[in-house]
Amino acid sequence: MTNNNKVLIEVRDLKKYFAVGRGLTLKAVDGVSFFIREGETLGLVGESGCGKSTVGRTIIGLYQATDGEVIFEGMNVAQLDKNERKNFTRKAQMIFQDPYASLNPRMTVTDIIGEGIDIHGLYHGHERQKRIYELLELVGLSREHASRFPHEFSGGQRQRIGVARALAIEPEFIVCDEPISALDVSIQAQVVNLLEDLQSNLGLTYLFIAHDLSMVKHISDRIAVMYLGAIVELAESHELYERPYHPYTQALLSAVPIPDPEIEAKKKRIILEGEVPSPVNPLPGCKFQERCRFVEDICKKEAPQLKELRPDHFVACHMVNKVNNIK
Ligand SMILES: Nc1ncnc2c1ncn2[C@@H]1O[C@H](COP(=O)(O)OP(=O)(O)OP(=O)(O)O)[C@@H](O)[C@H]1O
Repeated sequence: MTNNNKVLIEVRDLKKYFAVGRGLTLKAVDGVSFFIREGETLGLVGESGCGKSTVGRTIIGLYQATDGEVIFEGMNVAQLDKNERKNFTRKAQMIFQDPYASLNPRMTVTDIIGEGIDIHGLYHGHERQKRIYELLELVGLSREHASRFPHEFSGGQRQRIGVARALAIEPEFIVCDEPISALDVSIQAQVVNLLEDLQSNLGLTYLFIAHDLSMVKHISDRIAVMYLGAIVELAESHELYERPYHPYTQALLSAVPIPDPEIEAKKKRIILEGEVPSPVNPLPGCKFQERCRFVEDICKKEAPQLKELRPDHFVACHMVNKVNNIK
């Protein structure tokens, strides 16, 4: 959570297309814009395949953007010189979804955490080992774990190693790419709590990616809902839960279980038919049209832009008034 208004990272009309053979183009990210303030968590939510990971990977430079800009601490990342780029790769890190696949099974915990320290020449010899012990303790593990291999740990512990690896090079910004979805429900809250504690102690800024809204509610200050390569709604977390305007957000929210069984039983669930369509040659107009109950001609012709419906609450839907009975 943040009281700071300074923007750390801004993404402007970001596009990432992949050539997928036979002259076809897959538009994984197709014009995404947002900013994240220092110390803030922006949740990025949407069904599998809507482009969330591609956004995360492109903004930290694992993929080269097809178009658009990433501005970090006021500087356009595409225009950084060699030294500035190295500095950026240290400041912007990623925690991956699968703690089983993302750790090299042949490396000890010390080697895994030490890799980034060595690349960036941050600590050497005794200081390096001391730093690794400190990092293990910071993420709730202990120095006895340093000489072990990934297979000796549970899923939750492996994710803690992934967090320590990201923290090793003292980042300011971390893309958390579904960091809890591969974990048991009982472990998920522990990892979220750890990420929150680290954020408040170290002043970190997060882009927190998840595929359903129940996971991001607690941790996010604001939430962006993504569908087929584009953001359809963006608002403060509590505002989005109280007043979802886009029919897609409404459907996602209706699927979030409510702890009270009486309220849960009365809740109207909006069933989304089908899956996210292929991002190869999407239809012109609104990307949500194939699954929307409110489609009219304009939705098939023009792509809706994000508009501010209430203060800091943005929605991209031509039919937003009809959907919400707004006169
Ligand atoms: N390297 C790649 N080459 C070609 N297509 C890709 C590549 N990476 C992702 N895609 C495609 O881009 C689209 C968006 O994928 P992405 O992984 O970003 O979605 P996601 O929302 O993160 O999904 P998930 O929750 O399943 O990780 C998908 O259609 C995917 O198949």
